[in-house]
Amino acid sequence: MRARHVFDERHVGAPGIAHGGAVATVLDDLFGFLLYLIGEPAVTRHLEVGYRSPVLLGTPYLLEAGVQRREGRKLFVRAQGTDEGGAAVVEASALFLVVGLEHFARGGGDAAPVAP
Ligand SMILES: CCCCCCCC(=O)SCCNC(=O)CCNC(=O)[C@H](O)C(C)(C)COP(=O)(O)OP(=O)(O)OC[C@H]1O[C@@H](n2cnc3c(N)ncnc32)[C@H](O)[C@@H]1OP(=O)(O)O
Repeated sequence: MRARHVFDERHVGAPGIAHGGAVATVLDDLFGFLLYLIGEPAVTRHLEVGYRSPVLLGTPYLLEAGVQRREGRKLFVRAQGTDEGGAAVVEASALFLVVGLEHFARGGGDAAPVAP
């Protein structure tokens, strides 16, 4: 899956640079959307982010994510963010666990995820 993302002042860490937590949030959400697209309700069990270069505000980045492998209910996913010159600035890997819809009911909301 591919997405284009631009961080802005809401995500600032050091001046002009995105906060690492904001970058991790976007990558985690990218994985969530990937698994939504392939129709697997799954949640993050483990997330690792490698910050290679500062992620700049107001700069478009290409984000690419895919499923690396599956072991039963465990989905191992990977993602990379590159700048317009093709240089990798951030990478992430994560373990998602497929869960039943009852998992989401624990939050007390009524917005259970819907398969695409
Ligand atoms: C569909 C829309 C969803 C969008 C989601 C977007 C992303 C999110 O924000 S999700 C929110 C954040 N995540 C959460 O809230 C999840 C909280 N955690 C949980 O609810 C539970 O830990 C849950 C359901 C994931 C798993 O619980 P549980 O079933 O007890 O499994 P648990 O024992 O913790 O581990 C599962 C397996 O992962 C393995 N594992 C854990 N960490 C690692 C790791 N780093 N590397 C490899 N394997 C690992 C364990 O060894 C275990 O393996 P096995 O089943 O073979 O013994």
